[in-house]
Amino acid sequence: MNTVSDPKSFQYDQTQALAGSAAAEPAVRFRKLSKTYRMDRVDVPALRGVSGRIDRAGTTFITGPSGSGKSTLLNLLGLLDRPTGGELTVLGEDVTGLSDRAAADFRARHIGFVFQSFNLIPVLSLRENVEFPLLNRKMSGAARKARAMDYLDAVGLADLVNRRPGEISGGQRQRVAIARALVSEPSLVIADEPTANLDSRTSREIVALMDRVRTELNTSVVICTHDTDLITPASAVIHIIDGQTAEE
Ligand SMILES: Nc1ncnc2c1ncn2[C@@H]1O[C@H](COP(=O)(O)OP(=O)(O)OP(=O)(O)O)[C@@H](O)[C@H]1O
Repeated sequence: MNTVSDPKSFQYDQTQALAGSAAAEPAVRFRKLSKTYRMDRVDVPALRGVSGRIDRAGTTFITGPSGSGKSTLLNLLGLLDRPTGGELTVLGEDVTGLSDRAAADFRARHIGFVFQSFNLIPVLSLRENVEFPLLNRKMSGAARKARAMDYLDAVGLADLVNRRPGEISGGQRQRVAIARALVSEPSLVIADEPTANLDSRTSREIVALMDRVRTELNTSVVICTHDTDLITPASAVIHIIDGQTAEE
């Protein structure tokens, strides 16, 4: 079992899980992935056979013009939607043909999500929001609460845990969303335009926070963004144009 004795230092035993030959495997591998939406009997091809990989313990940005297929790709990689064609392997498992139920179970066990609109539950406190992904885990209430508190502390919000999302700033809301994405200690974090509603300084802080998490937890992070200024030199980039990958 993964344990975080001190999430501020993000000590994490996932490195051991990645030891050996598995460490060389990418977190995600996709081949000729396609997605066609059907709208009013008209086919809308959003992805036209994209291939690529997401490195383990790396940050990968997905960029491209509006409507190019970025969110579609992210939704497929996060098992939120199914491809029309192609192959998808996530964390060494071929997930192409998983049932909805198996995909939901896989997501709950392995993937954390950060969305543009934060998706926090307004009537719950920040602590309760962060506890939420742990509710169906076999953990005592006290352990859940302690874990949520640890992660809120790790994102710098220890003093605000009893506030509700409407009582904090946008940047703080996104920090809560990051704590919520991490609290289940996922191997893969998927972030769809996580800074779209934030000013440029807060955006850089949020990306720096996600980068720190990636380094210290050995988590693989995928960030879809319009804002190419956020791309750090060490990260990989998948550029999508008109449903296809383009060479940078
Ligand atoms: N649920 C859907 N039903 C029908 N068409 C869709 C659906 N979602 C996306 N599309 C279409 O698929 C294409 C790709 O959309 P997608 O949202 O992946 O692009 P994007 O690059 O993320 O765009 P943006 O940067 O504006 O968010 C677009 O033509 C879009 O209109």
